[in-house]
Amino acid sequence: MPRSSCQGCISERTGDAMIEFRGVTKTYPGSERPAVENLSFEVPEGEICVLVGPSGCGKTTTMRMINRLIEPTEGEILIGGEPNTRISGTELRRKIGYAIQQIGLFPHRTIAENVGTVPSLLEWDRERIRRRVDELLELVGLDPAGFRDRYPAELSGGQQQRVGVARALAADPPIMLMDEPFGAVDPITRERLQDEFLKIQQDIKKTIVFVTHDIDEAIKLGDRIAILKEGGTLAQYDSPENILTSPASEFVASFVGADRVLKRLSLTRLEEVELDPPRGNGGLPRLPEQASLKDALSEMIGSGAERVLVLSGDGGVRGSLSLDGLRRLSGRAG
Ligand SMILES: Nc1ncnc2c1ncn2[C@@H]1O[C@H](COP(=O)(O)OP(=O)(O)OP(=O)(O)O)[C@@H](O)[C@H]1O
Repeated sequence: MPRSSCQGCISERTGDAMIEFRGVTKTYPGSERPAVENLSFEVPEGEICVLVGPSGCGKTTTMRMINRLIEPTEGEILIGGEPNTRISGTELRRKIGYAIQQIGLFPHRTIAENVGTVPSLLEWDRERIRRRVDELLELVGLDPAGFRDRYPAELSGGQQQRVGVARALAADPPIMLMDEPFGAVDPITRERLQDEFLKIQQDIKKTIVFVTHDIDEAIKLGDRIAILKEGGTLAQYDSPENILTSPASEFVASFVGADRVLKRLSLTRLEEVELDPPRGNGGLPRLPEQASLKDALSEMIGSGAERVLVLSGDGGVRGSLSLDGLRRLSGRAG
């Protein structure tokens, strides 16, 4: 494909792998050991790939090579089937949304100006930018009328994170890179931001590479998880289910943690399992079918009941699940 037409190829492509690492190694100048070594993996279009691993294992380096903030020493990265070196780093970064933990909002610009940064660089007209900014603020749960003219310092940490995500989405890039975007907020806000993020992703279906230290966050958000180990090599690249049920090595098993049966339970919803017929009396705890097996276990432990009733969307009782049934399911999961 000629160089000039590659700009469009990023957004027009509807193939399988949106991002592909081919034998990528990065050795920083003056370092003896590579920060990232011989990485090869593919991120399919529309999926969330989470990079996770201990501190210093090369997560940020890996992510920043995608938008050429860092250049590999060896190997190549394809985007939409084309090497990412086909267009300039600046051009590439305009097409790839980037949200980081430090948020990086411009302190002396309003929220609207911050969110509109890339559209105004792309010289969209003012009305189009205004509409887009309002749409994005709504998308991330901030009332445009209340927030567009405020300054970053007037927002809470969680609100600033949302603005960071809105800004990364502004030019509707097909790819988003997110480096611990929810890292700097308290656990409750973090969980809410994760839930909102998953809901937004259902609509926008971006190809997302997401960096985190937190394996629970990786399991919750990832369609696929790349577990890196020290020296920047790939320990496992797989679905959360497979990482929990079949860790490829001792390193992965210990990184995922001894409580991986519980984590597996949190991935399975009651509506996905075979239930017993409704049993017992009306005093049993009731859970909606969207609740997870882990929720059911917590409910049993909290109430002392060995069975819960599962409600369907219309509030009727769909069936029941016993502690023994749950044990059998978790045995299968473990
Ligand atoms: N600009 C740089 N020059 C030299 N070495 C670097 C540079 N940036 C990172 N490194 C080294 O490369 C390795 C990987 O760093 P990187 O930031 O990619 O890891 P990380 O997994 O994102 O870490 P953390 O989870 O602590 O943020 C580390 O050993 C780090 O010290």
